[in-house]
Amino acid sequence: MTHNKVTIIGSGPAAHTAAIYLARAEMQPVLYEGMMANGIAPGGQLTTTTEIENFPGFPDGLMGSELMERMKKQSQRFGTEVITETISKVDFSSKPFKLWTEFNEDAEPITTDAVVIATGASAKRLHLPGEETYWQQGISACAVCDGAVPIFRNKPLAVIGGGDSACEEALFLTKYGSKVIMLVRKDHMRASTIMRKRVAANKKLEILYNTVSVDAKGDGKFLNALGIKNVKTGETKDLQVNGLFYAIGHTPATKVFEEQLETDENGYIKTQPGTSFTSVPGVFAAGDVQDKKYRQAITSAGTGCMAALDAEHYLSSLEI
Ligand SMILES: Cc1cc2nc3c(=O)[nH]c(=O)nc-3n(C[C@H](O)[C@H](O)[C@H](O)COP(=O)(O)OP(=O)(O)OC[C@H]3O[C@@H](n4cnc5c(N)ncnc54)[C@H](O)[C@@H]3O)c2cc1C
Repeated sequence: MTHNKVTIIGSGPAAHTAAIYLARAEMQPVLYEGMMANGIAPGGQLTTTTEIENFPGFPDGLMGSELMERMKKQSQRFGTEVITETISKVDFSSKPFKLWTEFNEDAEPITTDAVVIATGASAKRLHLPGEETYWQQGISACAVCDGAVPIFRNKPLAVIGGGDSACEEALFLTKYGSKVIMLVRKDHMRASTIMRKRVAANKKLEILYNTVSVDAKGDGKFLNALGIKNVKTGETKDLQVNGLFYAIGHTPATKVFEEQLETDENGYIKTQPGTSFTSVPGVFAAGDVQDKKYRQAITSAGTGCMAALDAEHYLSSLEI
């Protein structure tokens, strides 16, 4: 039977930051990086993008996958064992905790004294025809991450979504685009009154209600139009935009933990404010899996550090 002192599940900035701290504290962490877990390669969401310009320490920017390779190297340098398998079943009801890897659910479990969950989240997308061609070439799911890049500067942009975060993203994008058009499927927005007022007051913003997008078009390299349809009249036309931002929510990778930990109404793991403590002592959560607000590499890394320090403290208290 394999027993780990502390097991980290995930492989994004939160997981690797936790690993660096735990390995340096001589806690011998074992990190399960997943094998296309939740549809994402080891390294997490940053492996699905191009250049990262807002991670401190890299004034010239660097590719998302390179940043993650560097983090992994740093975790391994201090002794983290990285295993390319997905954790598919857990039992946190008694100690030591039990974990199983994918395709080995009937085998002997791995046991562990503490767990850091950093399985992340994924942005919801519509997978329109043409989307794969223009993903990260005009199509994004993160205005804060990508809004400032040159291809969007002084160009018309579209945002899909009608909630508070869609309004926030659209307002943010007005700093860069010549105009921002929100596409809202219904005849009204779900967003709060205050956000609707802010949107209405911004002269660069336009809202198209009863409107869905049907396909993404471009010159083969960059997006330059969106096919849209009015769901009431059935009328279709092309909207000339150079950017499309999805703001239709995220899905946290928490299916495996559903029965074991408290989650909120959207499935995010609940942590005690200002800590990484979950509803089970000894199980800690970090990164996007417990954060539906900030969702950035640096905030994930920050909470990964918190989880490592909390786990280290917890493990030390077991030894007394
Ligand atoms: C297209 C795009 C561009 C972005 N650009 C920026 C940017 O420029 N700057 C910025 O700060 N942020 C950016 N972000 C946001 C940033 O990527 C995330 O906030 C950050 O990666 C979250 O880190 P995380 O550690 O929580 O986990 P994630 O990056 O979500 O990684 C989680 C990992 O855990 C693995 N996993 C899931 N379940 C399991 C399991 N059961 N067992 C084992 N492994 C599992 C997944 O496969 C995944 O690899 C971008 C996001 C996207 C999608």
